[in-house]
This record gives sequence, structure tokens and C-alpha cells, in this order.
Amino acid sequence: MNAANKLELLPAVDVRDGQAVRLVHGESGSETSYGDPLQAALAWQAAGAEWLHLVDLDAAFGTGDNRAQIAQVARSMDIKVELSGGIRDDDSLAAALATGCTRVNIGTAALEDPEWVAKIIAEHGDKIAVGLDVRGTTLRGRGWTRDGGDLYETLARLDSEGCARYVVTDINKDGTLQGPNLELLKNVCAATDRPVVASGGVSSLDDLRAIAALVPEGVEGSIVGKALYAKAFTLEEALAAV
Ligand SMILES: O=C(O)c1ccccc1NCC(=O)[C@H](O)[C@H](O)COP(=O)(O)O
Repeated sequence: MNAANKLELLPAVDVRDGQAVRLVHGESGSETSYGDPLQAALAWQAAGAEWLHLVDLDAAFGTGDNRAQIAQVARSMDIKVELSGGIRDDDSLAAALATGCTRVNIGTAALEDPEWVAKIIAEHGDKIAVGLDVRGTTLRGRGWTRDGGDLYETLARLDSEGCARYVVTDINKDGTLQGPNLELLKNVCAATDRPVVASGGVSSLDDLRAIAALVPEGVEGSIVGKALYAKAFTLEEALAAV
């Protein structure tokens, strides 16, 4: 639980082909474009965000990367940055950490390269979060395109290796504005004592209040993407609501 016992909000900037975009179900090709990622990130910062969730979607999908641009955005922020997408080896991890980000979110590698992930958890501790991206209870990797094992088995392994935090996404909810999967969040919180960051599906201030009600169970924060871009509410309203 964070010190203030308050839900942290992480507005998302997902970058594809140099543009801030939103996807539906994380599917490549479902993009809606929202312009310059730096302008989007600066807007969330100006609105009072304490965190930015910054994703290199090309790196996640294996369709190239936006590494230089992502680094420029991360370095331009005065707030904390969580960097995600395609961090799978020493080179991509070093590039991510060199941006000065607060932490990185590891997805595919946690499923496909458990030894490397155990090593970087031991080396970097709190700077490493693991993204648990699920359909049902099956994890998905490679930009959410491939099955990667059972959620709870993987969670138990990562817990035993000292993983500091999990970013939990229900892919079926992501980018849909259909509300978060509160059941999934509760179940993950019951299975681990590590903090959980919720991701996917937030559509309203009531959704954020419902996630905030899970702070005592272990939810630390919530990523918000599409709802902000679709202007369902403002970030200022969201920060005031939780
Ligand atoms: O985070 C990743 O690495 C990633 C990889 C492949 C597809 C999508 C990915 N992230 C998406 C996000 O982090 C979204 O920004 C987040 O879940 C917000 O969802 P929503 O509020 O439903 O727009």
C-alpha cells in the first residue's frame, strides 16, 4: 500500500510509429491516433499527473521501435515514468533505464526468459515491475499475441524471485471503455502480497473509485488510457475522485 493510502493514477502514452495511439484489446491495426506523444505526456504532467505510463508498442509487437522518441519523452518529464514495451534483454533494459525512468515493466521476457528476469529482479529490485497481461487466466506475450502460461503459476514463481510489483491487464477490457476487471484484480491481490497496478478498461470516475476501493487489498495504482483521450473525464477530475 502506498504511504498516502491513495490510488496512484498513471495516464498512458502508447507510441506506435511515432504517434500517441490507443488500441482496442491491444490489437495491432486497431489504432486511433492522438498526435505527438511528447505533447500528450506534457499535457498529463501539466494536469497534475505524478506518473506517466509510457509504452513503445512497436517494440512490444516486434515491428521496430520508437526508442529515441521514448527516451526524449521520458527525459522531458519531471514526474515518475513507468516504461513498457519490448524490454526483453540486457540491451533494451539498459536503454530503458538510461532514460532515467522510475521503473520498467517487463512482459514477454517474464514468460519466455525466466532466468534473465530473475537476474534483473535481483539486480534492480524495485525498478522492475512485471506486466501480467491476461485473457481469462492465461498470460499473453509478444505484444499480447502469444499464450505464455498460467497467471497464478507465473505469479508464484515471480513472487518467490522477489518481484516487487505487478501491472495487471485484462486484455479483453483494454482500450474498450467497458470498465476494469475488478474480480481479476481482487484475485491477483489475494494471491500475492506485492502491490498491483490495474490496467485496462477504465471508462468513468466510478470505475476509478471502484479500483480505489481495492487499495486496502493491495491495488496501488491504475493506468488510464482511452478514457482520458476520449475525454470521458479529465485527469484533474480523476485525481480529485480518488
Ligand atoms: O504495455 C505494453 O507493453 C503493451 C503491449 C502490447 C499492447 C498494449 C500494451 N499496453 C497497453 C497499455 O498499457 C494501455 O495503455 C493500458 O492498458 C490502458 O488501457 P485503457 O485505459 O483501456 O486504454
